[in-house]
Amino acid sequence: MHVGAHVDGAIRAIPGTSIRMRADISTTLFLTAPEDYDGGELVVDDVYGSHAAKLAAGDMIVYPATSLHHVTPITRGSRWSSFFWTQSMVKDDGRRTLLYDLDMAIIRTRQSLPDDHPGVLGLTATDHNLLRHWAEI
Ligand SMILES: O=C(O)CCC(=O)C(=O)O
Ligand SMILES: [Fe+2]
Repeated sequence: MHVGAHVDGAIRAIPGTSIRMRADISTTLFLTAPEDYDGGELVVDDVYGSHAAKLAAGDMIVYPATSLHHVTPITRGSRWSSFFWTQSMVKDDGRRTLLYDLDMAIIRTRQSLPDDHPGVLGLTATDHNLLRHWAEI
């Protein structure tokens, strides 16, 4: 068994409901110990190249649903996994990355400057105002 290269469908129906969602983020939760099967690596292509994941049972990988990905053939044993999708309030991968980087910079800055420092206030205001522009709720 293998899963050929694909990008996950953009719109998904939630079974048993009339709700549809946009898939922004893909997740694979590995359920089988890696030593119990051969092959079965999840290979995700992103802007930094191709990354293969074969994680311990109970670990999961989260990656942009826009990524091309595949699962290599399983040549021994069986591989169980749970995969699911998440809709983000910020649908664009690049914008999510900018917000994450800004949040991390704010956390680092607040370790050495007080919350009422004009620099911290400005960064925090910009963080919220970018989110206000980009979030869809
Ligand atoms: O099993 C996996 O790791 C991923 C499966 C997958 O890509 C899919 O079902 O869309
Ligand atoms: Fe997929």
